[in-house]
Amino acid sequence: MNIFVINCGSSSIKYQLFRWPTEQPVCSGLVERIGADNATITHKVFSEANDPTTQQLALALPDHEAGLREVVKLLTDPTAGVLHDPAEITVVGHRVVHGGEIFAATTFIDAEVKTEIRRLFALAPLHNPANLLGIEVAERIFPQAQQVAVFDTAFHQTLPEYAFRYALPEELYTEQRIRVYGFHGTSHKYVAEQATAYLGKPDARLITIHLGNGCSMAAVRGNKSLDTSMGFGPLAGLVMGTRSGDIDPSVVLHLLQELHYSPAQVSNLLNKESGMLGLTGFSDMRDITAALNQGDARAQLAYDLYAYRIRKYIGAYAAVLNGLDALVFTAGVGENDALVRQLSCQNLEFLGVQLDEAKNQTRAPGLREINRPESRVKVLVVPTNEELEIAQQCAALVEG
Ligand SMILES: Nc1ncnc2c1ncn2[C@@H]1O[C@H](COP(=O)(O)OP(=O)(O)O)[C@@H](O)[C@H]1O
Ligand SMILES: CC(=O)OP(=O)(O)O
Ligand SMILES: [Mg+2]
Repeated sequence: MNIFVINCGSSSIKYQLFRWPTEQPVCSGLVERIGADNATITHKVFSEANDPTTQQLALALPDHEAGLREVVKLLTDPTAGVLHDPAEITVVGHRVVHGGEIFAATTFIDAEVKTEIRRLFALAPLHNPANLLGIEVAERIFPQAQQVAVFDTAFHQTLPEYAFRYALPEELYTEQRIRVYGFHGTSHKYVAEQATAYLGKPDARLITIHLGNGCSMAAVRGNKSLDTSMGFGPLAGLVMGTRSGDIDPSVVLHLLQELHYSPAQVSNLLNKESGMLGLTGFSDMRDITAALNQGDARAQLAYDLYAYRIRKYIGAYAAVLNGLDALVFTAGVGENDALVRQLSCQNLEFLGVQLDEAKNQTRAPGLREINRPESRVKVLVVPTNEELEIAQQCAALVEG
């Protein structure tokens, strides 16, 4: 069986093809700047014997359908391709960010499921519209395949009610479903399971820290999510690339009532112009590191603010978990940025967290431990693999 996993963003498509049941990754790639005339496709083919080969294409891609059709050409190329026919793809697994309260598990996609995903657009405006678009394009390109949705929210459906409810009038929950949902669940689940297995402690108390463009943390015990920093939508909690994270709601009221922002302008401000971009002018952590290295004071403040927010949540979640076995850093920033990890672990000795500065600076593939030997709490870097986790969930569903 071939499982093709798609993570469709507003202007990008990440994809990976797996052979099943070996779980062998066959190829992966990234389509960027869809809609612009300088789009790129970076396509990587894996082989058991050799290093992966990478191909880069620069072309104009008017829309997601054009992008995915180019990817299919690469997959089925007579010489460098990995398939003879797109019909060899039997399952397409889609990352869908918001599943609301309806989807607590991986689901076959039908018209009703698509209607629900559309109903949730307003709650995840950066994500769900692109996710649905990816589904509709994939249905046209792979009409014979089973389309499956894996929801970011699903892993957090184990939150206790006192953690997922807001202190608002009850009918806003019972009638409008306003509550904490939580996101990046596929990643939190994957790295928590890796860390729990590594620790050899089935009931391990973990704080998983996913730092990508979007950032979130989860308090996890025995591979169950007990709390998480994102909320109703993927805007709450940590400071992110372009999103503010936690903010007093009275700021929103002030923007609307006193500064006469429209709701759309507030949404744009908090989702696309805030976070690290708002603080420094850059959303990509590598650009902020470069600015920091040139002595930029704004970059220094942004790093301090970003890490301070993480430390506050570590304190909160250690209390939620009544103790702590490991901190788990993951995703683009969490896996690569030693300074973020160092600042995030500062002044946590009272919790038993002792980072090893030298180990923190080293780079190595796979799960690694970066705490001092005497540290009561392990500090782990665990590379996430949302695509593999999605493929595993698709296989489990298809195989019943
Ligand atoms: N070597 C690195 N050092 C610091 N940050 C990095 C490095 N590589 C990637 N990143 C950061 O990771 C972030 C993207 O993470 P990723 O998990 O790919 O996010 P997403 O899946 O949300 O697109 C970017 O802010 C990028 O700067
Ligand atoms: C939910 C979310 O924030 O996802 P991403 O990090 O991919 O933007
Ligand atoms: Mg991501």
